[in-house]
Amino acid sequence: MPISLLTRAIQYARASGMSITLADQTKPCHSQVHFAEPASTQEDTYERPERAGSHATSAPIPIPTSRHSPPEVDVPLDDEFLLPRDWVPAPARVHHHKDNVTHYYRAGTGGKGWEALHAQRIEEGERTSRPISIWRGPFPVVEEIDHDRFQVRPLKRKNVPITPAQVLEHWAKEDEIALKAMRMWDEVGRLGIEQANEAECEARLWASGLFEKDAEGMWVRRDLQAEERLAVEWDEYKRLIRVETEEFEERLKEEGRRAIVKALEEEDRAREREVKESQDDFDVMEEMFLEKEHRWLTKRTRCGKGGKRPSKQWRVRVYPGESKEGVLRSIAAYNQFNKHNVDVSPTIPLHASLRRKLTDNSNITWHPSLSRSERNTLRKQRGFTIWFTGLSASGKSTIATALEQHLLHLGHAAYRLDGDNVRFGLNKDLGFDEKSRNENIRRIAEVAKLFADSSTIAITSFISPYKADRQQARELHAKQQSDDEPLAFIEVFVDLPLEVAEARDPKGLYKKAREGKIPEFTGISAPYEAPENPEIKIQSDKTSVEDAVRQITDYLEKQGLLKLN
Ligand SMILES: Nc1ncnc2c1ncn2[C@@H]1O[C@H](COP(=O)(O)OS(=O)(=O)O)[C@@H](OP(=O)(O)O)[C@H]1O
Ligand SMILES: Nc1ncnc2c1ncn2[C@@H]1O[C@H](COP(=O)(O)OP(=O)(O)O)[C@@H](O)[C@H]1O
Repeated sequence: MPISLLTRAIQYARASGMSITLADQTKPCHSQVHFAEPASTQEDTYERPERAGSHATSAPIPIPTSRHSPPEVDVPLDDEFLLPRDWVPAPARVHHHKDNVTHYYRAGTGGKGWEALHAQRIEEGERTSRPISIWRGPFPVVEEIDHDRFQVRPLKRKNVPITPAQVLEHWAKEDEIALKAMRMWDEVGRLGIEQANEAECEARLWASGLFEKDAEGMWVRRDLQAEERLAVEWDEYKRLIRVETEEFEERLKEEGRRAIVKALEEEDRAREREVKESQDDFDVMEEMFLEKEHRWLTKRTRCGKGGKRPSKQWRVRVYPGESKEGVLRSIAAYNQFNKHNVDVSPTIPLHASLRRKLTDNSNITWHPSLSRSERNTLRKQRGFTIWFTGLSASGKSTIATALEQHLLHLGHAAYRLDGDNVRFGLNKDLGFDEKSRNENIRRIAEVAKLFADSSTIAITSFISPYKADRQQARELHAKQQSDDEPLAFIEVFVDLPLEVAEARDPKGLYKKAREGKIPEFTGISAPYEAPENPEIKIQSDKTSVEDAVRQITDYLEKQGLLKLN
């Protein structure tokens, strides 16, 4: 610290009646100055814990009432002075490079997580390396904050003289940034954890200023008694629905069916026109149910065609205390920002049973369920599964892709399941340990069976290294329900010596596995149990892709699988 400043600080402190302890450390930049209020003005004090490596005094230190508390001495505004650490905790500043917004969010919301991590980082830093600088005032390091990215980098200490006016100005500015950063952290953190649309909805509720979170983290309208208001409103909605239904039945008696159908159709057409004009115009609140901590309010518009089903439904999260208007307003804002996020799946309409009674003149007849052979006949093809197995790089995907194309060209519905559409989607939660692979294959077998059951040729190309898993898949296909014929399951073993697969190594995975970079790699550090009696065996080092496809289609034809009986 420049001596001139130190002198000024000491002069200033003495003039203000403070006692001063100066702790010299090995490096000049570690000098620390601790200010203590005169005993008479001290109200709230605590024993400062000794920091490792610090020669600092353990004399009581005044606790500021808030982080903004100005020094309780009369300082002329243009006077230079140095800020004791306790007045400037500057929590936004210790942002460890490992921390990210999700960590902050997990540790608590509303800036709490961020404060907690901050405290932890200071504690860790002081324990493991050196005392955190007491001269970490905000002012000298303002350039260290990346305002746009809300990133606060570790501080570089720089001792500069500052005036109280500058400090106050800076605090105000910093507060704004910190608040913005906190909001961003919360929002982005939540985005990473919950569904984006929920985060957006919450963010908007929050930004509207009309809502706040209660002690349990629920959104409540500021001016409403949450549960009470909701219950009253809900009773009112229910009453309205009841009245409407009664009125409807009354009309039914009086006017007769045909007249009402006509009226309803007219009403629907009008509604449709209306809805087209304003997507946010809701008709009746239909149902509400409790789901964990929040409620889903389902609304629908009577915008279906011809008095049949309504075509749209809106489902929104409703928090206790929101009035109908509040909900509608949020939805309007929500729609405006994020139209595609609105759930538009159809549900049972309000007068579903009545409407059905009135409109059941269609010629659709329901059958409890189609049998497999009926489905095959209607789709003009038999469904079954072709199950490829083999080492990585043995050629499963290459041959399966060619086979799928060939079958499609021949006019058969075929669909390939492979890592691209399964391991990145349905099974993205699974790894490569034995249990995960078992589960991977179990799920794939179930999906393949569904495809086959829909009269499609399901083609799977997975290593499927365990015999038991493949056997389970086979049995699943053989399982019969009612009179359905079992689904054919054709196991295709793409056989290739490990050395050849390793030499091919199209993705460089074998090399990595040998270097120990990929654990439990099939053939290297995890087993591959070759099938003993596969329906088809292809030696892919001796068979071209075309011949492999031919070999498989010949088999299918011979078995009569490509045509119906
Ligand atoms: N440890 C380990 N062992 C084997 N394979 C690994 C591993 N880690 C990643 N990969 C890549 O994942 C592909 C194999 O996934 P599968 O779903 O077919 O595996 S399994 O059937 O569950 O065993 C496999 O793709 P293919 O080469 O197409 O078979 C590899 O690219
Ligand atoms: N006869 C063959 N059959 C299949 N693939 C072959 C053949 N000859 C060479 N290859 C090559 O071997 C590699 C096999 O990779 P891939 O089909 O992804 O295998 P897998 O899906 O079993 O991991 C590809 O690069 C492919 O071009």
